[in-house]
Amino acid sequence: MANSKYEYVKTFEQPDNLLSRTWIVIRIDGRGFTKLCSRYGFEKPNDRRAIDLMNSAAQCVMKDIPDLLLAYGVSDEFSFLFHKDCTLFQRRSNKLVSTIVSTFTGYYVHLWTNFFPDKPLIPPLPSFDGRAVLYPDVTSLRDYFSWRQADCHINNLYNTSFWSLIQKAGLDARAAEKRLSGTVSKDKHEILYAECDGMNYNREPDVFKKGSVLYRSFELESRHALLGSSETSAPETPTPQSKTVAEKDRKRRLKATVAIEHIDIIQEDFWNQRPWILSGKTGRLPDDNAKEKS
Ligand SMILES: Nc1nc2c(ncn2[C@@H]2O[C@H](COP(=O)(O)OP(=O)(O)OP(=O)(O)O)[C@@H](O)[C@H]2O)c(=O)[nH]1
Ligand SMILES: [Mg+2]
Repeated sequence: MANSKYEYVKTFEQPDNLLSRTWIVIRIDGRGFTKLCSRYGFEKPNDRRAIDLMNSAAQCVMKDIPDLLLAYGVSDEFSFLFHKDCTLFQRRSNKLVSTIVSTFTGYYVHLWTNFFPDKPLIPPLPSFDGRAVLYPDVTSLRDYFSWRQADCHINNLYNTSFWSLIQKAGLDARAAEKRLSGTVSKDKHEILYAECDGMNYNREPDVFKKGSVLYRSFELESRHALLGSSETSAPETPTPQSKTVAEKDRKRRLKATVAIEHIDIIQEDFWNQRPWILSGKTGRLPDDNAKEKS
């Protein structure tokens, strides 16, 4: 078909492919959630229903987009990870970010009534912004997730202390803020114990203290030692895959259970015990390979 005289406007579109061989993190964040949380009366400082809703929406995103390796969420934000060799949408930034944001928002709204059956959603509806950030190596990528989890810990300790001073010690917001001003972590632990009915911060639920990490478990936790790798980095050269192998990999990813855990991702253990996350492998075992050949 002949081009129309208007076709030239396409040349105004700029390429936005993300740099190859770099890890892609897409972080989304709730827009105006301070207001939304008070409009729907979320419990302070943490509302378990709100957290479970965020986690369920993220789990659906992971299930819909098999290329995703991991997601980490806290408060009104979620970070989604793509492998450095991922070629989804030719790594076009706008397409990746808008797909994650809209898929997440769609599920968040869709699942709302499961978690807040007595609070129907009315406009303005929840919305999320998103950005893509690239990390050149596993060290900076791990530092990114450590940064988010350290932030979760710092904010949660502050918020727990602040709201406990109000709810348990009877201070008003100004007095609570003043009481906490200039305090370090150890002081907050002491304030909680001495001034807030003997609260022990360490006994607070991990979901509040550590946030939530989602990854494909491939039903392999008990067998992962068979993969024979404790490396946290991917091999330098990507292994070329035949179409059928790639398709099987995709199916395996789609079928895999997406686990939700509230554990430390700053230390080595999390990554060492789940080498398939950063290797991008689906955890195929030697006997599976044999089956494929026969
Ligand atoms: N009460 C309550 N508030 C929460 C909970 N989770 C997140 N929030 C609130 O959500 C807000 C998230 O922070 P921000 O993303 O910086 O604030 P925001 O209002 O969303 O602003 P923008 O992201 O800039 O649009 C904070 O005010 C949190 O207190 C929760 O479980 N309970
Ligand atoms: Mg926000």
